[in-house]
Amino acid sequence: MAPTPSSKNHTTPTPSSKLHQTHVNSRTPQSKHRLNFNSAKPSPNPNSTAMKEGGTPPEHPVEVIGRIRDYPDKKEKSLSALQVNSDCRSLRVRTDIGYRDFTLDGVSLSEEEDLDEFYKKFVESRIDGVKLGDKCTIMMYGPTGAGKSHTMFGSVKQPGIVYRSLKDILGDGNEESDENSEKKVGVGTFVHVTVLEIYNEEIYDLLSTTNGGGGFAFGWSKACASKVKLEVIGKKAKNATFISGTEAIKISKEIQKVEKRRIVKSTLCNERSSRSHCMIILDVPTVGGRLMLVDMAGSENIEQAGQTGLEAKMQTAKINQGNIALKRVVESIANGDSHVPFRDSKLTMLLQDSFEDDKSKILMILCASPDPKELHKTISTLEYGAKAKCIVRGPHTPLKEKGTEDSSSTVILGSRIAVMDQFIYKLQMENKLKEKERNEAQKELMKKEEEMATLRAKLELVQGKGTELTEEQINLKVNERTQMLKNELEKKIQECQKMANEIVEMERRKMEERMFQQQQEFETLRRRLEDMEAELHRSRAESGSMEENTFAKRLQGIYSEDAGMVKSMDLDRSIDMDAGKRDVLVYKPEGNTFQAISGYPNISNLGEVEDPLFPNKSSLSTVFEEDEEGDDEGDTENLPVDEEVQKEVIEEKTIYSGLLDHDMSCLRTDPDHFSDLLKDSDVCMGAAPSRQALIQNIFTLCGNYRELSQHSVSPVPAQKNLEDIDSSVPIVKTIGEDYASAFAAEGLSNDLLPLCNPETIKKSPVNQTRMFKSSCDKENDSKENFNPTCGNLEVHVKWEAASKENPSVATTVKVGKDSSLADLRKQIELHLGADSPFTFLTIGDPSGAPMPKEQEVVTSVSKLPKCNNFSRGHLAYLRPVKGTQRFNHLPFTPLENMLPLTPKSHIKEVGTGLSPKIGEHLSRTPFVTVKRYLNEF
Ligand SMILES: Nc1ncnc2c1ncn2[C@@H]1O[C@H](COP(=O)(O)OP(=O)(O)OP(=O)(O)O)[C@@H](O)[C@H]1O
Repeated sequence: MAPTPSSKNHTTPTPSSKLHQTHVNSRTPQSKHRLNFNSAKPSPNPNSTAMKEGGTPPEHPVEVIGRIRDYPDKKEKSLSALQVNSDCRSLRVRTDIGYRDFTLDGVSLSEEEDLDEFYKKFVESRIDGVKLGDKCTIMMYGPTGAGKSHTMFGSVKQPGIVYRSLKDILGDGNEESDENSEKKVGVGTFVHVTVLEIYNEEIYDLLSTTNGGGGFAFGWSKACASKVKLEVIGKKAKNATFISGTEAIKISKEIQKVEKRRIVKSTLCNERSSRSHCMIILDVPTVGGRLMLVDMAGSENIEQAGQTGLEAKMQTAKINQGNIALKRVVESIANGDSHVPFRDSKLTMLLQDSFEDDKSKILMILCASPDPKELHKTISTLEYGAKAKCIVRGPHTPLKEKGTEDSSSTVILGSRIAVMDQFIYKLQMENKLKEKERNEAQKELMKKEEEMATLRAKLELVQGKGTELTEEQINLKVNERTQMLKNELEKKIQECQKMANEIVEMERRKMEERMFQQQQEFETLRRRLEDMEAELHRSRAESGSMEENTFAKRLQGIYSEDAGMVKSMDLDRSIDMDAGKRDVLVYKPEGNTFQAISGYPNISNLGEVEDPLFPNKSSLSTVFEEDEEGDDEGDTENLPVDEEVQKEVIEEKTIYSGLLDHDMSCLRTDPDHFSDLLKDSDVCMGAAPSRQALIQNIFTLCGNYRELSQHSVSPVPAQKNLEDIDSSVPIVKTIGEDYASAFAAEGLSNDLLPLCNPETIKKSPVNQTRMFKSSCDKENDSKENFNPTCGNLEVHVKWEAASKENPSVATTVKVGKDSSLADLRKQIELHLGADSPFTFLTIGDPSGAPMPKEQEVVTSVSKLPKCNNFSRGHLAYLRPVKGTQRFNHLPFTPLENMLPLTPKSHIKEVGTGLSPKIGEHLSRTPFVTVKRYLNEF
C-alpha cells in the first residue's frame, strides 16, 4: 500500500476510528461503500429532481447543468453564439443557418457566476445529500479547454468543487462553536479519499507510487511507470489507496497535488490538456455518503486535438474510448436498453453503480466555450447532456427488497414509458414551435426574396437606363443611323443613275429611230426623184424638147451626185448671221425681176423682231398667210375658185408691200441678169459649205421640210407665175436665211430656176436643196415648162374642208388628157408629200363619199368637173384620211419642239417697233414662228 504524501499516520482505518483520523491510508472501500439511497429523503435542492422522488414515480437520476466559461481572450470577445434564455434552464445556440435550443436543468455563465455562486446554486445541495448519506456523482464533461479542470479544482483565488465539497462535508474547522453545526455531518466526521487516473484504459492510483517516494513523472511512459496500476474487480478498483482526514484544506491540497501527476499534454486546444480521466472518490463513512468527482478528458476528436503519429492517435482514441463508452451507456439507459455497455471502458465500469444504484444521483456539468469557433463542440456536448437528461428511473424499489423481478420491471417500464411520453410531448411541442418558426422564417424568406427581386428589377432598370444614356451607345446608334441613311442614299443614287442611263438609252434609241425614219423619208424622196427622172425620160422621149432636157439634166445634176444627201430647206449656215445687215431680194413687179440688195437692214434691226428668249441668237421670221378659217370657211364654197386663189395671193403679198413701198424700187431683170446677180451677190450661191455642213443638213432635211409644209402648203397656185401677180405688189424675202422658202412660198421656181446655173447650184448644196424643194413644191410648174404635153389638162386640187393644215387650195397640177385619178394622185402626192394622205371624193356624188382607191385607176381626170372660175381646168376635191395625223414626226430636236409659237401679243409688241405697215401685217398674221438657230450647225 502506498502512502499518501500527506499521510501522517499509517493505522488502518476502521469505522470506529474514522472520526478521529485526519488522513488515513486505506484501501478501496469496496462493497462496504455501497450505500442505498433513501427515497424518502427529500432532496435539499427544491429544483432538483430529487424533490420529485416521493411524489412522482419517474425520476431523472441525471441532472444536467451547463457551465459556459469566459472567453479565452476577453480582449477578442465577440458576440456570443450562446444565449441563456430567461428561464435560466435552456440555452440557445445560434449558428449560420439558425439557432437551436437545449433545455437543461440549469445554465451558468462563468462571466456572471463565479465558482462560488455556481457551486452554491447547483452543487451544494448534492453535497448536502452526501453528508446525509446520499451517493452522488459529479461529472465534468466537455471538450478540451472548456473549463472542466478549472471548475473541478479551481484556482488559488477560486477554489473548485473539490475543496468546497470537502469543506461542506468536513467543515472549515470551526464547527465546534457553530450552533448550526448539527446540520453538518457532525463533529469528528472524516472522509476517505481515493484518487484514480484512467488513462489508455488503465486505472492508476494517483495516491500511490511504485518507488514509494512519489514525485512527478515526465513523459507518458515514465509517468505511467511510476504509478500504481489497479485492477478493476466488479465495479471497483481493487486495492486503491485512500487517504482519510477531517480537514478539508489539507485533503484538498493533497488531492490537487496528486492531480498534478495526471498525464497532460499541450494541444492545440489546451496548453495543459488532460489526457486522462481523473476520479476522486470521497466516502463519508459515518453516514455512508459517497461523492464521486470525475474530471473527464476532453471529448474532442483526434484531429481537433492536433495529434500526429500512429501512437498519439491510438492514445487519443483510447482516451476518447471512455467518453464514447460513457456516451453509449447514457444513451442505453435513456433508451431503456436491456443491456447497458458499462464494461466497454474502465471509466463506465467504475461508474456503473452511479447509474444503477437507485439512490445514486448524477450531476453532469457540461462545460462549453462561448467561442463561435468551438460551436460544433458545444453543440455536441449539449446533445450529449440532453441525452443524459432523458435517463429516467422508476420509483425506488431496491432489487433485494423486491418480491418479484416482474413487478419491478413493470414499474420501471411504466415509469420509463411515462417519461418517454413526456419527452415525446416535449419534443412535439418543440417541433411545433420549430415548425411555426420555420413557417415564419419561410414567409420572411419569401418576402425578402420578393423584395430582392423587386430591387434586382429596379437595379436592372437603372442599369439599363444608365447604359442607354451612355455617350458610347448614343454615338453607336447615331453611327448606325448615319450608315443606314448613307446606304439608302447610295441606293437611291444608284437607282437614279440607272434611271438616267435608261433615259439616255431611251433617248438614244429614239434618236436612232428618228434617224431611221429620216433615212426612210429620204429614201422616199429618192424614189420620187427616180420617178421624176423616169417621167422626165419618158417626157423627153415624147417631146424631145431641149429645154426639157435641160431641166432634166439639171435635176439629174442636182441629185446624181448628192442624191439622198442634201435635201435641206433650212437656212444656209454659211451665211454670216452676225452681219449687221442682210441681203434682200427685191422683186420688181414692173420688170418682173428680182434684185438683190446688200446691206438692207436686218429685220431684227428694223423692227426689233428678235426673240427675247434668245437674245444672243439670230432669229428668222417666216411669214405666211392663208385663209382665215373663220372668215372664209363659210364663203369658200360660194366663191369662185379663181377669185379665192387670187385673193389669197393678194393677201399674201400684202404682207410685204408695207415693207418696201416707201423706198424700194421694184426691178425686173432678165434671167441672165438675175443669174449674174445671184453669182455676184454670193448669197444665192454663197460660199461652198463644208462637207460636214452638208451632212448635217441632210439630217435637218425632213424636219425643215415638214415645217415648210406645215406653214406654207403652197397657197399659191402653180400657175401663178410672176405674170399673174399684181405687179404693184412688191415681194421681199430675206436672202440667205429663207431664200429657198421664199422661192417655195412665192412659186418663183418656174421663172427663176432656169436662170440659175446648174453648175453653180451644184456648188451650193444648201441652195441646191432649196432649189430642189422649191422645184418639188412647184413640180407642176416645172413640168409645164419641160413637158407641155403633160399639161393638157389643168386640175385645181382643193381640200374639201379648209384648215390650217389643209388650206382650201392644195395645188394646181397638169396631167395628160388620158390620165387617171391615180396619175393625178401621184402628182398631188409629189406636191403634198406622203404626210398628207387623202382620198378623192366620188365624182358626181353630192354627199361627198370617198372614192375607193381602186377606182382611181379606172377613173379619168377628164371626168372631173370643170372649174368655172378658170379659163381651163378641172376641179378635184380631196378629203384628208381620217385618223391620220400629219407631221407626226416633229421636225426639230425635242427642245426645239417644245418652243412655243410666238405669241400674237409679242408679235404685236414687236410690230409696234416696225414701220406701221409691217406691224400691222405681223399683228394680224397668226402664222409667225420664231425659229432658233443651233450653234452646232
Ligand atoms: N471559467 C473560467 N474562468 C477563467 N479561466 C478559465 C475558466 N475555465 C477555464 N479556464 C482556464 O482555461 C484553461 C483551460 O481550462 P481547463 O484546463 O479547465 O480546461 P479542461 O476542460 O480541463 O481541458 P482538458 O480537457 O484539456 O483538460 C485553464 O488555464 C483555465 O484556467
